[in-house]
Amino acid sequence: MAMRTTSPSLSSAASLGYLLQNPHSLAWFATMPTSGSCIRSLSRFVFPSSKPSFAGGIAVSNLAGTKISTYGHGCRGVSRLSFVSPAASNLHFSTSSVMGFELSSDNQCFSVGKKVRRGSSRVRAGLDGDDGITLEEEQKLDRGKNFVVTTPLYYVNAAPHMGSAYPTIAADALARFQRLQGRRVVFITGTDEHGEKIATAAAAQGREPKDHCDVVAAEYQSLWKELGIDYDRFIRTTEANHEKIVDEFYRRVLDKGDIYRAQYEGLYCVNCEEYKDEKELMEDNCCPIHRKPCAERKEDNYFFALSKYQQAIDDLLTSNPNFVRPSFRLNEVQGWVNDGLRDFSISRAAVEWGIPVPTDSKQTIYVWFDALLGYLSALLEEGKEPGVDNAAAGGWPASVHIIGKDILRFHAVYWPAMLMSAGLPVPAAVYGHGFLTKDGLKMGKSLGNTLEPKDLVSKFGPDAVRYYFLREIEFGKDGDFSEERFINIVNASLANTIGNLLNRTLGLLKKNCNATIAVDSSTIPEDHIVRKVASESVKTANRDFTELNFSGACDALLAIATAGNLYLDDRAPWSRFKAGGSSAEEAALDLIVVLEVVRIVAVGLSPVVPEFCRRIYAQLGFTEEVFRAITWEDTQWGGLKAGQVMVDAQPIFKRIEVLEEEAGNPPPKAKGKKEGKKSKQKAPAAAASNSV
Ligand SMILES: Nc1ncnc2c1ncn2[C@@H]1O[C@H](COP(=O)(O)OP(=O)(O)OP(=O)(O)O)[C@@H](O)[C@H]1O
Repeated sequence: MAMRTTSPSLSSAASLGYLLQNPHSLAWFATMPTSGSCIRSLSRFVFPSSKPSFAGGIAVSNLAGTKISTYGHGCRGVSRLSFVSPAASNLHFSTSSVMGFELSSDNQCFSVGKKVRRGSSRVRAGLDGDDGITLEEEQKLDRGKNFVVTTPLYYVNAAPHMGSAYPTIAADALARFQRLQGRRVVFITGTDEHGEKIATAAAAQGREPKDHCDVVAAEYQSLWKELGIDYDRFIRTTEANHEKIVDEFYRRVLDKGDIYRAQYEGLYCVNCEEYKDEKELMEDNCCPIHRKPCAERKEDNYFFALSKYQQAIDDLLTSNPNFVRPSFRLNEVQGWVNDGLRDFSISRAAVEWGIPVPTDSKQTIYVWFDALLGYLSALLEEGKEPGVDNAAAGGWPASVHIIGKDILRFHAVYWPAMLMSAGLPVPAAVYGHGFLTKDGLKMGKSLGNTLEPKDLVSKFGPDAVRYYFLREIEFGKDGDFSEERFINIVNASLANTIGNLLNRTLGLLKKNCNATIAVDSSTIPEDHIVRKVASESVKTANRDFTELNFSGACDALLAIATAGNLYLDDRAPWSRFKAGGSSAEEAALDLIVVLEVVRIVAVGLSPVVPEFCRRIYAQLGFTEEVFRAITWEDTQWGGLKAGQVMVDAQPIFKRIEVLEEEAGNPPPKAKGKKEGKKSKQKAPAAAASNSV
């Protein structure tokens, strides 16, 4: 690797560009000061992605504008970079053809290096986004590529709750969005089934551990079905293939010299299945997450030499600031790393319910050294011999692990080190989302303060649940559930802003235009106010979905529907129809504008509320097949064609009516909470606008 100097002031928010073409290697970056102010600018080049080789690179100029350094050429497999500037004379690259640069906001330092996505053939360059390729162009280049997204593998100590559903809904929305982008998505979820906590839970139910796991895993699968979770793989860590992969992985790490035996003494939280540092505990050695005292334990265990990976993990976080997301969680992870990484025990002597240590049948493998590998085993294609490499060939590395912030350390520190030890690439990103809380505490199985997703789904339907949690709680931050807010949000967005807009427009179309579109919606001029809003908002939604900002994406799409409502009210087509002649023709065009708006919203929101959007498409006169074949391209204006006949307006979302205490059914409630107002769903009046 090239020489590396570090600069304390590099800003990840600063200009960014990278040129890349390398299917195999991992990312690294070199950062250096610009030697005072000698660097004035970095110029950059954009290369067509279709070329098997590329030429060009970076030009660095000094304050007088004189070019002082250039990077010259590259071709498949071989490339070379030499800086000749005084600032960078110690840098010499001779690696395969991926490199990039990043300039700090104060221009005091820059980084060069390579950023790699496995299998990537993208070529990208840019500074301040001015001549870099756009997100849309980048997505076009990525079409057909693998996108592997995972949820946590849920611990089957108890049935799923709303907290377990939350990241799964988010992962499903992301998977659906990436499918719309044309990526080959592998969406992995599943259950983590070994360990002391499971054995205890099974015993408490009077069941054998495996029987207990079967029951709870089935509950997860059934809930995912109810929530419309369209996963590709459901991995259970008690599957024989997984156990073989864990065994082989362990031996690889052992062969690397990264496993040794030693005594460990410390404070253990059974609910976290983790030894804790005293400084992170609350009074009476209570775990801050589970609020239960940790127990003193002393064990003779096998250890993973995490400390050997101190520098590598540090480099990973420095070179790839997007590895941990959202960005504010990176500091937390860097804090742990800066405190010094300590080896951790990866076996248990006293736990029978686990995968045996390959070299010592008296010990079982620690749940985390087992469960994390579930992401890999899930990729093993049917009929393939179970093994680490065969599993990895199914699409490793993951594009993003979606996990709760409680398990960030395992995913952002332990897991990459384990993978490096076993000679495998690290995932592209780890996204640590926030907690659903109840009275400020994390809702969880161990605390028993959970909210029942099945109750919510059976009462309000999957779309309302999916929409509320993705739209209302900023992904990455904590959020409390409020039933009142739930009802207000889904009514306002799904029933009113979108549902009612479609309903009243279809009513007008039926009454005045024989339920038929007169001309292609593409004939609406590009500078039409509503068309412009749609075009801009779709771009925002695209960016937000890509960044897992589901709330932002929902808002952007809702803004299109709001523009449609305002336009309809402003234009009052019902009056124009009455006037007849050219006014009536204009009114017919107005309806096309609004229906096109609803169609675009349906495509864009389909990752979040797929059933709701399917119903919209059906009402717009499209077949089920057409809806199933939509892509993100269909968010572009122009999908409605002349002659298309709409079906009769039906409510696409039943407004939730809030009733007084004595009426209706009890609402789903957080356990231990007194019931508040009662609510039930009621079909809305057919068309809400009295002007129709
Ligand atoms: N209250 C919550 N809010 C958001 N996500 C949650 C919540 N509870 C669990 N999760 C998700 O589930 C993952 C952990 O799954 P696990 O099966 O350990 O659930 P748990 O309910 O947290 O269990 P326990 O209470 O026993 O710790 C978390 O990392 C997170 O992604």
